[in-house]
Amino acid sequence: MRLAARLREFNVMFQLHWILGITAGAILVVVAVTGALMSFQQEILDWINADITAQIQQAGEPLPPPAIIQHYAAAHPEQTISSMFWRNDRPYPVVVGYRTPQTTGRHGERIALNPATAQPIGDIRGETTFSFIRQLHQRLAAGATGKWLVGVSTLTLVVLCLTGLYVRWQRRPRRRWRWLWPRALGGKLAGEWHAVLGVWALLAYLLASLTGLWWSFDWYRDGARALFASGSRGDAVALDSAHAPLDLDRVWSTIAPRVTDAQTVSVRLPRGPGQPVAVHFVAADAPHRYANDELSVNPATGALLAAAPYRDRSAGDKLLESVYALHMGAFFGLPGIVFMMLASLCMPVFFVTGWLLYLRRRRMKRRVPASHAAPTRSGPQDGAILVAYASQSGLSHRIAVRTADALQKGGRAVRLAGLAELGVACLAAHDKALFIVSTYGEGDAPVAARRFDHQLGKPGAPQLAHLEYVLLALGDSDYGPTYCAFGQRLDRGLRERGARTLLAPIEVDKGDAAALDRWHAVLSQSFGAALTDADPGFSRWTLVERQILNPDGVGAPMAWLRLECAGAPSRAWQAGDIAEIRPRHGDPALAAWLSTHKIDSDVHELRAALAHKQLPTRVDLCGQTIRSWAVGLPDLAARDYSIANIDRGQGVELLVRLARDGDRTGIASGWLIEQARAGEQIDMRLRANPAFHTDAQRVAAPALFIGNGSGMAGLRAHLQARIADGHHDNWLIFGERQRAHDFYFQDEIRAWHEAGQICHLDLAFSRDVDDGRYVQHALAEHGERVRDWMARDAGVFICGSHDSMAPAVIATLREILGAEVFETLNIGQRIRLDVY
Ligand SMILES: Cc1cc2nc3c(=O)[nH]c(=O)nc-3n(C[C@H](O)[C@H](O)[C@H](O)COP(=O)(O)O)c2cc1C
Repeated sequence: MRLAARLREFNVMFQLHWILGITAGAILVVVAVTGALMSFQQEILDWINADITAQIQQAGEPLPPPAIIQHYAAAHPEQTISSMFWRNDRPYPVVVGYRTPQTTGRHGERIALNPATAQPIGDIRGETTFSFIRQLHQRLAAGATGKWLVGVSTLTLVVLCLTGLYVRWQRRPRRRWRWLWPRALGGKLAGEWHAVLGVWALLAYLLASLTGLWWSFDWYRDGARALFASGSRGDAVALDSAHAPLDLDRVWSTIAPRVTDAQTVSVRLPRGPGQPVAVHFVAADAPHRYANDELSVNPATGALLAAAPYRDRSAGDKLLESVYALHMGAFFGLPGIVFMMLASLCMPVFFVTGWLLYLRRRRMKRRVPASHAAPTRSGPQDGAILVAYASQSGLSHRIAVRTADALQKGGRAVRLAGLAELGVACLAAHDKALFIVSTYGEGDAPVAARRFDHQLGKPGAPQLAHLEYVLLALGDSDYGPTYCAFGQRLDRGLRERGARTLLAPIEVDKGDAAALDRWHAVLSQSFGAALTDADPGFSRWTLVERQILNPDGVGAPMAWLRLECAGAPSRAWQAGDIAEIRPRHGDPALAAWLSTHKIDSDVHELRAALAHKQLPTRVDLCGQTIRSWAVGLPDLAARDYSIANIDRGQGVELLVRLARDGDRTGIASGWLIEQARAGEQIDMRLRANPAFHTDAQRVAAPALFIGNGSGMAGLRAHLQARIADGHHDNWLIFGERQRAHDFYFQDEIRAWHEAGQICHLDLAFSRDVDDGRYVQHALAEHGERVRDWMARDAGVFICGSHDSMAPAVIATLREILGAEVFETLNIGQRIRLDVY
């Protein structure tokens, strides 16, 4: 159960990370960018005010500070001077703070004076801009609310750092340097940059946020003081003389020798009786530019009341004194400031890449119209008709999407949902439902619907007397006793719970067009919904290339085919999707059948009509002409093939194994491999297969690919997609008969492996004397790694033979992970199948 708990923990961390990121991100961008702009505020101001500096230099020696105050005070008797700031390390105006009777607020007014003349120096360019930038940084220029928002966002940044680090650790790259450098430049690498820059910026963000909170929340500041202050420094110094008048010359004679070499000096004059003169200065040899020494001076006598040099303070006091320096990075000198600034400038990159990742996940998730949100668990929902599907290879899903669209266009409120995300209890929320389900395995529900299947069969399942439904069951009568078994079980379960069916379930054998027509008729008669837009029909594709991949192998020939769309560009597809091909009889087979039944084989039109039809063993025209009889024959069922590549404008690639029954070859595979010539037109359409897509929530999670034979097709498409997207946590376990003949796409796969784009490659060749293993054996050898990968949020993709491979692989996974964890992962659709 430890693994299951870790998986839950991961989900919580991940969700927290992206939800906080996309909500607080915009504020963090403002705060970070304004912070970066302030990193070199002083240098920028000096630069744009170079003329003022020159003016100061030309004016000669600076006056002593008391003289400046006296000059200024004499000229402005209505003002009370409250503070003075000057620099010794470079030519710079003296900044005098003063108050008038009209002044409100804590800080009063400020004026810049020429230190040599004590005359006002005029406006310092850029000061107002920087003051606004500071306002934005501290409070979004929006008063107390802004300050609170900045504070909360700063707290959020701490959580983002910690959850980001956790997610990165769980999905840690195998190679160390990849923590710190992305795998490639450009391309769709939002996730890679997000993660790598995150590691670089992490310390800076933690430092900036943990110190930034100092200005956001009183409780934080008080807490820090309680934790770190030594208590040896009292701020207030009690004075004997309550009403002592200020004697600037005496005060200055105490201060002057101590601050002659100081970089900067700030003097605060008493605002009321009983207060000392407070002096803060940064000594010439101070460890950083905000390491202030402090003096407290009696305003009347000039006696030194207290001196607190920075270097003599306790570590805790130094820390508290250095909060600003840490916040700015100045604590670590110039490199610290530069690092902090660059990290802050990266914040928009996180925001943008974070959103891109979020939108990508959403886009991938949105396989269905927007109104198909997950149903809630209570109360009928605005009369919405539920269209519920369970699909393993995408056909039921496609019919469900079209059905939902048709109902919506007919003005009905619709909720489209997979049984995977519906609990039985959700049915209470609807009084009308359409179920479109297929059967898999040996009469099982498709993997994603197994929990629903199980729930419905349990004695405590809720009553559904309010529910009316129609059911479309997809299956294949070749499976004999388990034909449409799940559809029938679902129908029984619903009826047993009191639900009423509006008509007997419609069974669709191998995608039978006549049964689907009946479904369309039901939709239009019972629900007023016409399927106006035609089912994406077959398009004409051209067979461009074909190659037998295992010419001398012991197994049946495996062909690689490339087809290009002959007409308008076909719809886009994604890794995991399926190509449906409408097969035809090869010319020799058709000629043989025609001659057996003594039908005139020279009529081209007739041959064309018969080529796509199921040819009966007996010909009984029942009075029809041979042509109308031929047209009425059922079509050959379309064949499904996993698409073996991603869409790069080079057409669709497939792997087709030649099927053999004694000395007869399969109709479709025989035609595709042995008879169709390059340039031949082939009817094909592409079908989305969501059950074998990458989970939109976990595109960047590691992926384990397991398959055999032509299952390489589905795995290869996924590998291509992931590698193109910069996701290299790929583990491929592939099995066939002989390494020398059956290692399909060997060059490509080896190159990926050598480039680190597949980090683990395990091969199993059952007919090789030095091997003799199957994929499940290769899997079993790496139990520890499997557990580790699953804990790192990995997804498993299994593609290939349903009979010989999938059950054994599933049993091995169950053994490695434990039945309970396996079920959790299975229900969570972390294990995805494309088996046939
Ligand atoms: C591995 C495998 C097992 C299947 N098992 C059954 C079965 O037991 N009974 C049945 O009626 N159809 C079975 N089928 C056929 C599917 O139900 C049929 O192809 C259906 O159209 C698939 O619909 P879907 O694409 O929505 O999953 C099976 C198909 C495959 C590939």
